[in-house]
Amino acid sequence: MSAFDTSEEGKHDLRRNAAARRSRASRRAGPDAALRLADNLLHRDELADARMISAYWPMREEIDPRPAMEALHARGVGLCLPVVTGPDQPLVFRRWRPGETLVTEAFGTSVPDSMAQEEVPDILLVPLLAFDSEGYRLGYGGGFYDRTLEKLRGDQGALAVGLAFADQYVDLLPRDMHDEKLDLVVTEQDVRTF
Ligand SMILES: Nc1nc2c(c(=O)[nH]1)N(C=O)[C@@H](CNc1ccc(C(=O)N[C@@H](CCC(=O)O)C(=O)O)cc1)CN2
Ligand SMILES: Nc1ncnc2c1ncn2[C@@H]1O[C@H](COP(=O)(O)OP(=O)(O)OP(=O)(O)O)[C@@H](O)[C@H]1O
Repeated sequence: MSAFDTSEEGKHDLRRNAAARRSRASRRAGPDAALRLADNLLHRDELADARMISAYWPMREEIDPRPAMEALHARGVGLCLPVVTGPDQPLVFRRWRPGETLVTEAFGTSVPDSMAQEEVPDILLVPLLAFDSEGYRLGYGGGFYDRTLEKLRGDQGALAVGLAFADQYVDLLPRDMHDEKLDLVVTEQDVRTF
């Protein structure tokens, strides 16, 4: 498939391959990957003035952001988690503190209950299947982060930080006009800026 094959069949194969790669990457990275990720993330200057950070509750074999979330909470940074409200909608984010219970929603994700305060993050920690040399990402195909980043960047210049295992890197992903670039990707090994 060419890098510019953005057909749904092409993307379906790409997602399947990327999920298999991520699975291998997760096993290779070992049990302390989430701690190394947290260490690489927490040192970044870009986070110094963060007020409200959106994270995610890991599903499938996504790298686990929870040690980083605990440390951010301990620093006094507010945390929120993404909630899908409809197929063509941007994500909304609801407040979450370590220890608070979550509910399972239709997509298999765990989200704060509907009473939790809605928040607007200034930094988004973004899960992904694969990322490329220019900061483009492949997700599960809902377009949720693209729609969300388009909105938040327009409103107040939010920063998008992809979290991944280092081996989720690929040279070039197909992209279409909706795709929003990540500002940086942090892995258990290193940090790349775009
Ligand atoms: N941990 C986590 N939470 C998250 C996301 C995420 O990627 N990771 N999301 C990021 O957006 C949102 C949930 N989005 C999702 C979108 C699609 C599927 C899903 O299961 N898709 C099917 C079919 C895909 C297709 O149409 O080809 C699949 O993957 O089998 C799951 C979650 C919000 N919360
Ligand atoms: N800003 C947008 N406005 C309208 N449609 C969009 C927008 N962004 C993405 N889409 C549509 O959403 C669909 C899925 O996009 P894409 O394949 O880039 O998802 P993804 O980034 O892999 O998924 P996710 O962000 O949910 O993890 C595509 O059909 C795309 O055209």
